[in-house]
Amino acid sequence: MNSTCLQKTTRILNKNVFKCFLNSHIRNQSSATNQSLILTDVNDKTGFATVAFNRPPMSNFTLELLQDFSKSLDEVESKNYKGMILTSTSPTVFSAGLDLKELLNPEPARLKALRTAYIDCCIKLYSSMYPTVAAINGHAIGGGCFIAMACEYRIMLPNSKIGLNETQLGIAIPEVAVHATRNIISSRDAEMALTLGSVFTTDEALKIGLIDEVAENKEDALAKSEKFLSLFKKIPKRARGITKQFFRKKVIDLMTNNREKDVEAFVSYVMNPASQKSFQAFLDEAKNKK
Ligand SMILES: CC/C=C\C/C=C\C/C=C\C/C=C/C(=O)SCCNC(=O)CCNC(=O)[C@H](O)C(C)(C)COP(=O)(O)OP(=O)(O)OC[C@H]1O[C@@H](n2cnc3c(N)ncnc32)[C@H](O)[C@@H]1OP(=O)(O)O
Repeated sequence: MNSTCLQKTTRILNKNVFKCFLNSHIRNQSSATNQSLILTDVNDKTGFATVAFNRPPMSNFTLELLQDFSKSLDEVESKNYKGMILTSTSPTVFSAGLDLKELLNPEPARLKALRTAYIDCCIKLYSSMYPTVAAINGHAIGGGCFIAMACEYRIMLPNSKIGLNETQLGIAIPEVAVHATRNIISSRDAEMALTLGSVFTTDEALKIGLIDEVAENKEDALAKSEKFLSLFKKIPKRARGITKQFFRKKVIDLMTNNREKDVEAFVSYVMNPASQKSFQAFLDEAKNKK
């Protein structure tokens, strides 16, 4: 086989592997985790990129995943793709947020790097010039919920849970998250949700406007996502992007200008003995459930 033919075959194989993951036919999870932590597939016809967290079963964020995600977001912007659908390859989870094992007895330098990488991703996503939609193919908790909130539109599967549960874990929500939440749901609902650390069912999230649509299954979520992105097909990219950024300016500025303060505050909440106890309690409880 000559090298061009080999490259083409490899591309087709990679594409098929990706489709297989997207359809959630993951039979061998250990082989799935050997793949890249982020999978990107581009539809040549529409120009839309589908970016998927590939860390089953919980799609929870490690430093390495966030660093790879940050690079993928750069790629979507620099390659001028027409829009991005964000999802995961896990069968029932969009993302369970930060990996609690990263937060338990952490090495401070790595914890700082984790938070910095997370903020980078949020800034890139929140301010992207291309349109974004989250195809929330299952639970979206904590940092996973906020990443979905940074997209412009949210489509979620039934019987799933979504919410910013940080206060339950002893982590104060940063001011920026208050404004970002108020950009989506009412101020009243936002205050209740963030102070309680509420986690909503799909139906409850739809009712308060935290998500925009419910899809029957993942395929339907991806189809609905394409439909949303297609709305902008004829709108000039620059005009659209700048207008979007005006609506999001306060949040973008807070994220950008408060980066160091935010990292310090986050490290101090995470290192707090009460928070450490709550991370351990969650992990123990999940183990004891079995
Ligand atoms: C400037 C900054 C900008 C914005 C900031 C704005 C907002 C704040 C944003 C970031 C801060 C982020 C903080 C976090 O993300 S903290 C983590 C939040 N996540 C959680 O509290 C855990 C969430 N998980 C769950 O609720 C459930 O697991 C879930 C509903 C996803 C699934 O439930 P299910 O019953 O199906 O599974 P479980 O039995 O609960 O779990 C199975 C298995 O998975 C492990 N697990 C689950 N989640 C995590 C996690 N996040 N990290 C590590 N491990 C996790 C669980 O322990 C079980 O493991 P095992 O017992 O070994 O099988």
